[in-house]
Amino acid sequence: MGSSPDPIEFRKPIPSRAHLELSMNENNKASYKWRRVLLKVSGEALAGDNSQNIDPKITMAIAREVAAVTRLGIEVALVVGGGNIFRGSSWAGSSGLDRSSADYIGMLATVMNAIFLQATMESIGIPTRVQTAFRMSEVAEPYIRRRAVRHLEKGRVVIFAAGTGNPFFTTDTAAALRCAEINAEVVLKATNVDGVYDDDPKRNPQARLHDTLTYQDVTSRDLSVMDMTAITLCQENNIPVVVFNLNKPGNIEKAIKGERVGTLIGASRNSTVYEHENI
Ligand SMILES: Nc1ncnc2c1ncn2[C@@H]1O[C@H](COP(=O)(O)OP(=O)(O)O)[C@@H](O)[C@H]1O
Ligand SMILES: O=c1ccn([C@@H]2O[C@H](COP(=O)(O)OP(=O)(O)O)[C@@H](O)[C@H]2O)c(=O)[nH]1
Repeated sequence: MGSSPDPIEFRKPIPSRAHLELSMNENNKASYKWRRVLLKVSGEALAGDNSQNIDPKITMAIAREVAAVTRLGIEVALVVGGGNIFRGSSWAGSSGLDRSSADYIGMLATVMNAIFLQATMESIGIPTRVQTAFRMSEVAEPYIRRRAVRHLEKGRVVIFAAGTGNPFFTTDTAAALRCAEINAEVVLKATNVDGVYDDDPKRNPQARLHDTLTYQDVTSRDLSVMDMTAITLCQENNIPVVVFNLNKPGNIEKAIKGERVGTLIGASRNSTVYEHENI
């Protein structure tokens, strides 16, 4: 896997949520926009400069920012993609590989990313559980909704892997689905661009970044934010989506705290979704 990654700096374990709550009295209770978030990390975002499938500097940067917000009592669940390793749609049809088989390989790719992220998070003291959409109980828990919620309530990070467990879907759809199932309040889609533009910023330097969009804008103008199934699931369940650039230091923390970053889809910046206080 290329040059060995920088030695991972070990830091003292994160204080448990219980210790944290003991140390926060009523009047200094922090108030953040979200109580429980679903952070979607795409596979290609994990590849960083693409010199190898996964860039340990990226996974460590994600782990550190997630650690900072779990300390505040915000519950963080992740869905991780697999496009840095294998994307079913690009392989289907080649050398006799049918789409379903290609998709299962893609889902297994997401499990590899999840185990890497779990190891990185636990190396800096963040208690983390991986739950897979189909059983691989030697390496992860099966997805059990109530167990996932209990892990979050205990201050653990939960990483959902293997997408929805079904071919012909994407991890963006898995992110919308898991967000609805665990009653998280928002899907935070971490990508390699600053948000949603009115044109492809790589092709058109004049492309303009949208601050907010409605679901209708995304579906009617076919803006490539997430696949139609995913954005429709968010729309039907009134789940806001924030699309932001995870490569900018501090953006993950900002997004999870509900601060202004990237493009917000489906709720105005000052809607009740953005105003209600953390518990
Ligand atoms: N149904 C399951 N299948 C496979 N592994 C599991 C299952 N439930 C828990 N585990 C694993 O067993 C270990 C202990 O579970 P844990 O979540 O710490 O239990 P508790 O919530 O009681 O502390 C963890 O590594 C967890 O991932
Ligand atoms: O519910 C799912 C989620 C993912 N995949 C497969 O897993 C691959 C990797 O997921 P995705 O492309 O969503 O990852 P990302 O684009 O976020 O890196 C996809 O291309 C699909 O082939 C799937 O079949 N069903």
